[in-house]
Amino acid sequence: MRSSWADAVANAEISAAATSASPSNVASVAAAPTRGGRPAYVPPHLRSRQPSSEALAPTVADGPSGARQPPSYGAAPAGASRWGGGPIRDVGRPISGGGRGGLSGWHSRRDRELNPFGNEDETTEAAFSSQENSGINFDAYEDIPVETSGENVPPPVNTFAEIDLGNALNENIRRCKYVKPTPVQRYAIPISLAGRDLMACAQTGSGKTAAFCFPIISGIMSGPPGPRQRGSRTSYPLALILSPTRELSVQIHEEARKFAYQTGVRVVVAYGGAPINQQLRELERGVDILVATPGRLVDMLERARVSLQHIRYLALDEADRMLDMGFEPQIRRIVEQMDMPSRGQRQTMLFSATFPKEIQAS
Ligand SMILES: Nc1ncnc2c1ncn2[C@@H]1O[C@H](COP(=O)(O)OP(=O)(O)OP(=O)(O)O)[C@@H](O)[C@H]1O
Repeated sequence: MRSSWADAVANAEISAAATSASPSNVASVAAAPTRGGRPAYVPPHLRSRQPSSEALAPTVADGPSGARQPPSYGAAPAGASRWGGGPIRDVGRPISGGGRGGLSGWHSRRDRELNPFGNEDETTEAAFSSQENSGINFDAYEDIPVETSGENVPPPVNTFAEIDLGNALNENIRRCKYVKPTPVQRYAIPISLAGRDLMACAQTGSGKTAAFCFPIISGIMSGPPGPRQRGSRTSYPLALILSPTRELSVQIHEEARKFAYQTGVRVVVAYGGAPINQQLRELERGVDILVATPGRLVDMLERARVSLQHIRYLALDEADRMLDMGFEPQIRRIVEQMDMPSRGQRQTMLFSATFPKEIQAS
């Protein structure tokens, strides 16, 4: 029997968890607003901008009653909270390795690292202090409904301080001026840090990038070093983040570089529609986290310029969009037919703004 699309990414783990989740496992706080209809798509390059028209005004009517409305903040489907309390499905099992004890296993890189926060001439602190986060009022989102399902789901956290992400990452969170985790981060980060597979549904702009980047960066820092690439033209990333478009990949790369700043974790991006050579050169300089669009990655895999055999973390952002855009064959190829470690050997995180049947039913 042909396996479902999401089986390709989570290798039947999701299926098992979804069907074994008894009602008592479901911590249902409120209805999932994204389930019924598909929210309007917001082009990635517009996502972190202030909305410029009424049509793009945020709709947080489903937010906490009496809560302050957030400052303008991107688009949301009518009647649905941008913070989309969609289900977060903890679908996994612990994976081997990836212990969370200190950073001793991680080698520091000597390459000079550009300050991803901005002006290189400013001191780091000055550059950071001129950074603005998205201006989101997180107090308004305290009670955003979130559902979880799965067995022994790790409890959510209320603050970043409750999570052991390591000093360097904590420092970058401070530099990003993230005061507290968004709802999807509160639930998803502890689940991923526990080594569990995860399927999460949350609206665009809800902070999903950090929700998958923090556990990945933290896990890479606390895990054993990756293989040395010296002399080889093949790159061996430890984490792969797949996203549907060039714009979203660039956006994830920019965010991930901030989160990984001065951690020694190197993030590289590869996308189609641009010359491949520059991207290959970046890969040759070393890569821990590869952010890629599916088509360009397949190209690189076929040229043997990237190997997935050391992948420990696989994250799929906007899984529903990738499905819509017809990337299923490429994703199947990447996950099933190349040298990607099988389930149990890697951790899978699937993020989606909507929860289409193809993904739910898997
Ligand atoms: N905990 C937080 N505190 C403050 N700002 C945050 C926090 N988490 C994320 N942000 C900011 O919120 C904005 C939206 O986050 P992000 O782009 O990660 O959303 P997303 O859900 O990943 O969207 P997409 O669907 O594009 O992947 C970004 O500007 C990000 O820096």
